[in-house]
Amino acid sequence: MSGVPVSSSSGSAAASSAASTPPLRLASASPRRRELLASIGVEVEVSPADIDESRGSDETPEIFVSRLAREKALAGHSVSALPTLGADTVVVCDDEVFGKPRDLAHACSMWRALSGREHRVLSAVALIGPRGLLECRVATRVWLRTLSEAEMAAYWATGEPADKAGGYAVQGRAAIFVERLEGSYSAVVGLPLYETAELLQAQGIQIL
Ligand SMILES: Cc1cn([C@H]2C[C@H](O)[C@@H](COP(=O)(O)OP(=O)(O)OP(=O)(O)O)O2)c(=O)[nH]c1=O
Repeated sequence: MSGVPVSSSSGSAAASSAASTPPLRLASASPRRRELLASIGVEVEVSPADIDESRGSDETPEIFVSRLAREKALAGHSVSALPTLGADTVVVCDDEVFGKPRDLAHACSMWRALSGREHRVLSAVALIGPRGLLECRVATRVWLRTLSEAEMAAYWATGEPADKAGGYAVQGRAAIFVERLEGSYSAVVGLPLYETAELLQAQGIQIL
């Protein structure tokens, strides 16, 4: 796992939070990210950022996931003075990047690739606040057991895979497929809480 904060001096961000307003804008439609932040006591104003999530031909998975997190934060921040957090999560297997499955066939092709072996989940966070843009990225190793074709069809039918990177949710029914995980569980669910807390505190947002 790595979670190296990177600061840049955009200097364009100014923020303050009155006691009655949330301390943070979450530029994300992901209910998981909101719930994860709530679990550490961070209240958010949700404002999904609509950005193009396609990958450039020369982008490594790491550069790609960090760029998306940054673009989401920048899109959300442009309409708010609140500190704004964007995040992105992708599944990476043999340098192939898996986002959300389009349909059953797409999901099955991902699961066949991931089945019975190790892959990585990359989660990037970008936080714009009084101290400019702060970023981190976390890589977590995940081992999925071999899935049968019948299990794939049954899992798809639950509806759970459709909005998850790699087509699985470690926090849901796919827990029965995850043999082990090395790194950050919360990062796999969509937001690395330890590293995010460090970014929030670096922006002067008190958590405890
Ligand atoms: C691997 C994995 C991913 N996921 C989720 C986390 C993310 O919500 C989603 C990856 O898609 P993202 O594009 O990172 O996020 P999103 O579309 O849900 O929300 P937004 O872009 O508005 O911020 O997959 C799980 O919930 N559990 C898992 O085990």
